[in-house]
Amino acid sequence: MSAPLLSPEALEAALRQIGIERYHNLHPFHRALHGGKLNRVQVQAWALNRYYYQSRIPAKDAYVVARLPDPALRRLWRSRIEDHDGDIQPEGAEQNGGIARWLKLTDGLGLDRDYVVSTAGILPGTRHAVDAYVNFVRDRPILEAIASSLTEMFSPNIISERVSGMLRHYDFVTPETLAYFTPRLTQAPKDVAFALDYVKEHARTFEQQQAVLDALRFKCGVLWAQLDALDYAYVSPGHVPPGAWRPRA
Ligand SMILES: O=C(O)c1cc(C(=O)O)c2c(n1)C(=O)C(=O)c1cc(C(=O)O)[nH]c1-2
Repeated sequence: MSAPLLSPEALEAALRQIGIERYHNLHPFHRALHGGKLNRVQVQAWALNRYYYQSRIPAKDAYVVARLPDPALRRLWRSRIEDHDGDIQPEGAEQNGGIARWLKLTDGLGLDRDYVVSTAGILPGTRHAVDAYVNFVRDRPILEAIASSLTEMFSPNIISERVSGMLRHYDFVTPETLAYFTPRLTQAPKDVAFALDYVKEHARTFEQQQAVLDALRFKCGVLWAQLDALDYAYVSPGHVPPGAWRPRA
């Protein structure tokens, strides 16, 4: 027997429940990061690997834009690319997007910028998880591609917790190096407002609703897998894969 069609409100509640059960705020690596339990090397490893996620988000969003059927929808989604890639700046002026702000974090942690941008030292688990997200958005129906962004419903809470926890616990972290996160507190709700409305309006059949819920579960897995990889390599048991970043002795 198949379950009944959900009302838009019940669909939203089911999506939120997935966040309660599966979002990466629950992962032990994040708990340790925010609770001051990591050393500087482990925080560096997190920032280095997460750069890959940051750097691929605009490509992921470009696939969404390419697949949206009308200019009004594309205009709305396009702002996400600008949030991360920044605007065109006059010669010599500082870049202003999320990727540039993430590089301030890796600079502040003492990582070499060219090395970070090369992504040569990231973990295979990071690369596979992030690439799986980009490919999912490229290949799956647009409804599922949009639904997979809805982890952002849960990110303002974790970002507030992360920023206050890291500033409290780590003397090598400053408000300037964590500046990446401040605009996310307003950008994420803006992004979610549109994506959630879209999903509630377009998931009209039982199968579509289940696909939307599965897309969000998939994305929670993408985030979770990145932290599993970090935990295994840099916390316990500490097996750094061949070719991945190791701190200088
Ligand atoms: O710091 C975080 O925990 C966190 C989580 C997420 C998320 O839930 O996917 C995003 C971000 N940050 C973020 O900064 C960001 O730009 C972003 C874009 C997206 C997306 O799927 O389009 N998620 C996230």
